[in-house]
Amino acid sequence: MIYTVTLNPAVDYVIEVPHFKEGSVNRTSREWKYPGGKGINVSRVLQRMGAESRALGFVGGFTGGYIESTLSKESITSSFIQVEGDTRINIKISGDTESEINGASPEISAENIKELEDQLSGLTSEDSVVLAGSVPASLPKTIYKEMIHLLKEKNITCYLDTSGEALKEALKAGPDFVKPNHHELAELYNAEVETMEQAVHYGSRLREDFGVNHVVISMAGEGALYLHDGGQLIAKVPPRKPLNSVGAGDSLVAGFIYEHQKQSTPEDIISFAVATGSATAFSETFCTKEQVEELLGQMECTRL
Ligand SMILES: Nc1ncnc2c1ncn2[C@@H]1O[C@H](COP(=O)(O)OP(=O)(O)O)[C@@H](O)[C@H]1O
Ligand SMILES: O=P(O)(O)OC[C@H]1O[C@](O)(COP(=O)(O)O)[C@@H](O)[C@@H]1O
Repeated sequence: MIYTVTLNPAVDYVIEVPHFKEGSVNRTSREWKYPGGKGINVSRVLQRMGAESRALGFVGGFTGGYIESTLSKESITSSFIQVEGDTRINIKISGDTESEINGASPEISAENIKELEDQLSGLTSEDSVVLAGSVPASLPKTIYKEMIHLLKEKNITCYLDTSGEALKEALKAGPDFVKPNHHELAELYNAEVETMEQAVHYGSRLREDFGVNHVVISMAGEGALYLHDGGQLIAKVPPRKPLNSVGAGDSLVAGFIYEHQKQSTPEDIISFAVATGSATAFSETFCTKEQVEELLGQMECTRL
């Protein structure tokens, strides 16, 4: 079974505000609300691909209730731990440019963490775990590192997607997969990563420095770079105007896991992953399997 862990879920409130003006009364022309947070998005996209997963993490209040009931309506199983405060609301403004305001997490208690550790300690080497998203302020930035150490002791495959200090720490535990976007990679090495050449350079350093088998550097409209034992691949789709790129990175992660678990070739894995990310970027909300399959036919995959 694939388990996704979202320590900091959110209700995503995505609003279209043409010509958004700071300091004025603005009105939305269209809006969407859906359950969010990186692991939850991975579970939702896996479900669209026809793959089962179980969503874990912390939820609370009316927003937490909305997330649980929406996942249940979508037939996604979850075992969330209830916390005292309300799950955050993240606002995504799509106007002439895209802006995001991500809320703060409710407090997570020591008992809450113990419950999650108990859930993870019941997993076996047949399972895999996706650790994704930011770490709530009340938890140590080393939490993913500690979880990966525990999971690796049992030979459980760990997929990681986080940023900043939590990423830096978690890498020390040697996850099997990591997907920074090029900004996150730049922050990790305190360097500029804007071109594919720079991504190859720092992505290769990441593999060597932390011994991660599967490194994907996502480059938004430029697709993604996949660095693995067998070589280096770049996959991208022909340029098109994105409609809403919220969740595109998480969709890429879901597409990667879906194809990786089928033990497909590296070319097929990264092509499917990028097609999934881009299909979400070209949709108003999240991609469907049909949209992914359509984009797969247009994919350009190059070996370096
Ligand atoms: N403008 C775009 N055009 C086509 N695909 C996109 C676009 N933006 C994002 N994507 C797809 O989503 C993936 C992840 O996007 P990216 O912005 O790099 O990550 P994140 O959402 O994590 O910041 C890209 O590798 C690509 O497949
Ligand atoms: O935990 P963080 O880093 O605040 O990110 C959470 C936000 O990112 C998302 O998971 C989307 O991430 P991506 O656009 O990178 O795929 C939203 O659903 C959520 O609001």
